[in-house]
Amino acid sequence: MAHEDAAPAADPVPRRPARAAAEVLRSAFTESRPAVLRLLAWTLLSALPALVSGKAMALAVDRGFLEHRPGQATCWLAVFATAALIGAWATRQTYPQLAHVVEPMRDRLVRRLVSGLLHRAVAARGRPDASAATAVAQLTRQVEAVRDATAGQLLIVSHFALTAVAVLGGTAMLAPAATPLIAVPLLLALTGFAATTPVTMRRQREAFAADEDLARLCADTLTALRDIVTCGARRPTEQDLLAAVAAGVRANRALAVTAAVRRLLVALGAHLPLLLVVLAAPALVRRGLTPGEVMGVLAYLTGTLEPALRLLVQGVGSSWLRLAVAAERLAAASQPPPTSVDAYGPRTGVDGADIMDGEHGVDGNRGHRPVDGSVRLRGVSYSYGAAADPVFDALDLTLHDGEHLAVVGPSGVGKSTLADVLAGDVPPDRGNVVLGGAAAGPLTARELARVRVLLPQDAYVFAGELQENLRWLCPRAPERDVMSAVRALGAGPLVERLGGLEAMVDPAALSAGERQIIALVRAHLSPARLVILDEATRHLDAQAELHVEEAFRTRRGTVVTITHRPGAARRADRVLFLDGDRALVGTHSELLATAPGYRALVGGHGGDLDSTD
Ligand SMILES: Nc1ncnc2c1ncn2[C@@H]1O[C@H](COP(=O)(O)OP(=O)(O)OP(=O)(O)O)[C@@H](O)[C@H]1O
Repeated sequence: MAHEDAAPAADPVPRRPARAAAEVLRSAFTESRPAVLRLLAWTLLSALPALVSGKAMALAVDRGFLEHRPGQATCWLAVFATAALIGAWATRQTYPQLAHVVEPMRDRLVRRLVSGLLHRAVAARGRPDASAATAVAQLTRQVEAVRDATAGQLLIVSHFALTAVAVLGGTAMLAPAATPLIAVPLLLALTGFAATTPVTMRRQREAFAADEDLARLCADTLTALRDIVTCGARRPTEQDLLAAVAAGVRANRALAVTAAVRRLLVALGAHLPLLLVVLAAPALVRRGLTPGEVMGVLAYLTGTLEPALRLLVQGVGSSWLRLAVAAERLAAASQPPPTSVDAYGPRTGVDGADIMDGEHGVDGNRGHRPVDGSVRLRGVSYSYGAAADPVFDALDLTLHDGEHLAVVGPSGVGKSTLADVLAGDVPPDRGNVVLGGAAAGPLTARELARVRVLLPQDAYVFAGELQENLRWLCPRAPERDVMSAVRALGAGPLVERLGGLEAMVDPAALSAGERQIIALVRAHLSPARLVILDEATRHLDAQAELHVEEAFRTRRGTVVTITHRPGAARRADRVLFLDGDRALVGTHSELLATAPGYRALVGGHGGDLDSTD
């Protein structure tokens, strides 16, 4: 294979990779400008040996070796060695600066990527699923590739540019007459290298595509081998395969030709100046150049320019397409969906802290602000797709501020979907959702966050201080409020075990129940008057669950508890029973008396449901 560049062949090949890669580099330069400037400064110093090498060599030869003064020669060589040491130290300093350029770039890319994927998930009205998580994991690997390739490109290109300037500048000072002998071939080689880049990338893409086509055809042929033999289609199949192989050979041969031309150009840029200087040496000496100065120019060429040029070609060749391919894919994945299909319209404040800050002004649902924790659903229907059966249809529900509703029903009946609709996160296909007297539709994310809090079964706890986690929905809550919520939820022992409110929390070190407790304290502290608990106490024991129920019962506002535990249903003011065909609302006793499905669901506990389970 003649692949000059080494991108993974299994990946589909992007159409505008160069533009995407240029965009990544541009953002790295513009958004980390101070670090870029420091990087350039250190790279400049690292080019010192390149600048000094020729001159030191010239002086060592002319004033040392040719005058039989080895001490003098050694001194000049020592000057060069010192410059080399300084250059090596400066090169070492470039790496931290490089990290300051590429690491923030990586973070920005990951943020854009995750935000793009989340926006897509929201626009598709689906809840994040495992495939989204896999996509994030795969694309995060692409981000790592972009970071590494960007770092490589920055180092190689800046090192080469400064080395070339140092060599040309050094030669101009040492032997002005020799400068055109170096500058002209070098310039021609670089121009030719740049000019052949688009065609190389095109041929590289064609070679990738041909490889992919061949691999696909081979896989299809193997899968359908029995049918091919049975139908007597061996000959045409063989011809198809041979045609695909021939196309691959053609594409790779074309790429090899381009690669050979580019290598020739590089060889010319690196070796032609050497040849020209050697051939012109007698004439240069006749025009007054000393032998040491000729040696100095040769030192510039062999010791500095040629290795830098080789590094440039290898580095640019091996990582540019990889950067381009990965950058193009990331650009596509980071795009928000072209048009929002969210019937609720655009939501602002995706960032949690921003949404939750109670001091922000209200900027949506003009004139109608939610005033309490009441809920009104009228004729609400929702299905996961045009052809899918509705999860619920024409649902009516009224909850007064301060009421406690339990939602029960068999697994998969739609309880969590209802929670999403109730929370205003998912717009219904038909009907109205009114929260605290205001239509949920026009509420911004920030306004919604002040109206309701929805706790799912898997509680979200982030690495950070415990108090940051607890105050997430109410950043300005005074410590006494935080502690009173902690006590109300029975979270005192947990807070103590973790080392107090300032302790750092490692989510992985917490049990699922402990994470739920932290999320419940957070919900308790939030300003929202409507709390929706979607199996949010599932990992707690019966005693802890009672504690939680009591804490939310005494808190101002409405509570909707989605639960599989009949005990929780019995203790609620009313129960919404979803059984697939219909939704029934009533007290626990009413439903026991009138709904056989409800009786069957809680049947294991008979009519006496004193237990929590
Ligand atoms: N993102 C989705 N895309 C398509 N269908 C979905 C999606 N999420 C849920 N469903 C389907 O919608 C129906 C209701 O799911 P939902 O999770 O709301 O039920 P549930 O009553 O909460 O179930 P459980 O008690 O097991 O949590 C189920 O048939 C489920 O398969």
